[in-house]
Amino acid sequence: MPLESEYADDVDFLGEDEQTLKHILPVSTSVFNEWSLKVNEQKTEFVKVNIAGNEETDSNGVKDTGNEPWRSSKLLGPLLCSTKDIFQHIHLGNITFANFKKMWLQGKRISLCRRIQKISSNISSKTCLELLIDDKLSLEQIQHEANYLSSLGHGRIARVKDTLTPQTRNHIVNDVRAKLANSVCIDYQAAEQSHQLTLNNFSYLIEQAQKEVDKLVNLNTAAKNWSPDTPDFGAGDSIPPQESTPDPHHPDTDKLPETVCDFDVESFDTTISITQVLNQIPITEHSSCGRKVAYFGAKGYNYGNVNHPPKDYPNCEVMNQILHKMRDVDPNFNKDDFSCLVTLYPDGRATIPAHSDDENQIHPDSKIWTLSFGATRVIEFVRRTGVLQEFRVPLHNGQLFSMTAKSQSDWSHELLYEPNLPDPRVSFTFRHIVDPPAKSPAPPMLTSAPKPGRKQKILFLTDSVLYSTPEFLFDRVPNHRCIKKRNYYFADVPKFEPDFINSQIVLLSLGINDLSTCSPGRPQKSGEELAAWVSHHLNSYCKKYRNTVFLVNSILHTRHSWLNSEIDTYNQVMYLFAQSIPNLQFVDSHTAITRHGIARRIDFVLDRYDGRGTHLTLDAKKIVARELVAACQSHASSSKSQMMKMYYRNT
Ligand SMILES: O=C(O)CCC(=O)C(=O)O
Ligand SMILES: [Fe+2]
Repeated sequence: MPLESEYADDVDFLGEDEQTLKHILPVSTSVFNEWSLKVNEQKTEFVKVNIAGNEETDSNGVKDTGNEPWRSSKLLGPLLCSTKDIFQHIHLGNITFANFKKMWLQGKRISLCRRIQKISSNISSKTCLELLIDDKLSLEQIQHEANYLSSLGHGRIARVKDTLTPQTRNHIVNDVRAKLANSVCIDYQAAEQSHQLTLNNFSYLIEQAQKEVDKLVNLNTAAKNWSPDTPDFGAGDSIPPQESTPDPHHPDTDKLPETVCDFDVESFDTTISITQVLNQIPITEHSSCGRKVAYFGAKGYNYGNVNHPPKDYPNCEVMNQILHKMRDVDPNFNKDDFSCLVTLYPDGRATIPAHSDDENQIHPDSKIWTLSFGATRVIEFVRRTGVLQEFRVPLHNGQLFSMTAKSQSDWSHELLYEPNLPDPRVSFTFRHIVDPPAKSPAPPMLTSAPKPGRKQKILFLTDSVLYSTPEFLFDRVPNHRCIKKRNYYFADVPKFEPDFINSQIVLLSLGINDLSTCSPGRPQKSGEELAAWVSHHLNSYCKKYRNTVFLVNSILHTRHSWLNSEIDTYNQVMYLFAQSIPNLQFVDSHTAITRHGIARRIDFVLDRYDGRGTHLTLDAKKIVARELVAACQSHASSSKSQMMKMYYRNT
């Protein structure tokens, strides 16, 4: 039997009384024995899994709910039975099966000796990880271990290690041979036979496992979609109904709340064509994301770094007709108060990213009117606070819609990217502009401690994959604000250390560059090397900044299978490593994408081919962002930081 199967089994037995379970242990040991599976009885744990009632408290009077003893069990982990846990296990199971398939089912041309070496290197890296967690290895030793591991077989990595002298190399190779000879008793014939036996049984096992996974996925979907009217559940069952989320792929204008916009107030009933618009209105100013703009109005308008000075409306037929119509629609409309931003989107690649028009120069009661000409484009609204809601609305030629003032404080809007749309669109956006309130003199500098109500900081370090994630999404985390900073390599994370001390959450979303690129001074790392390096640093950061929670995002797949296998190794090791540190969490956005059903494989949601990198589609980015926000939300609760404090007090 291949070594990885010997080590790949964890079995849970569930029962209502401990005695029965205690009987099962020796029976299962002997049954498993017949299948050549060894049960380690010493490592077997009996855990009572329960959800404490609201009134239950421990001996110190602290409420048990949420702190039940099983939640801190090392083997079961705090996530037992949660959807997240199930999917994390499915994910790890899939990785193991994929490795097994590659190595043992399809890897006929890989010699048996090489397969055993590969497994041995995995075991060795696990040992290395255990030493690391206990802080027994210095960085140099880890580096040595990583070099040693890579010399086992990764030709690609070995190439990078030019710095090794032939003597050192020979020494390592001999060392490896000696270790292999000592630790693995290679009886090739017996190995070959048991391998064959396993192959025969394994297809069946995979099939069964897949069925189980499918069942879980269906169950999970059913639970998510459950509503009180669903007849399948018996009376008395009390799964809480979920707030329904609209299908983002289908514009759902019926449900768009009136507080957001009066959609299609008027079909503009005009004969104006986009060609006339383009001929008569000079839209010449370059703006961001491929847009061009022109601004008209009696008062200037500033947003972000953009500054539009006052400018007379053009006296042309198109503009006059539009102004006339606007007066018909809104009796309060006049061109002295209302300004007009004309925006040209030359094709579907030009967009306007998620934003709200909430500058203090816009009258607090002003509606924002938008009139569209040319290609139909889709505008998406996302609720900024509370439960996530999104609506997509198509904006057709000649349509006028208005957004209420309230829509700007509660929602963001964005014109979606449509790379295959060749046609232009022009929008006329009217806002009631007022003089901005006079600035009050600066308050005296605060020298004392920050006010108690002050928001806590989420430091979000990201490479380009998620850099466009709007910071305001993190407004959902109560009393926190997000500061996003760009960083391409894990090796550069120490530069941001001064920020850790005053951040309650540090969110790290990087790593692909460390695995995929090799530039001067930045040797390309294998998944194992990167995981060893990152875990070593995070281990010390987590101990040094005990009040800070570190969240590490998984690295997403690319289109390159060799890189994906390094990514899998990194993700696997980091997932396991994070289990052992209370203020470290591995956020598995990789699984979130597949779980969400928009793609069964991550490379289906890569936006465009770009070397070795990952460029996600907008939908996939949103799912990942949501996962990160949810992880921050769960850590913002005080019970978690309480647990962290207790953990460090006891260690
Ligand atoms: O072009 C559009 O329809 C939207 C423009 C917009 O949101 C803006 O100018 O703030
Ligand atoms: Fe806008």
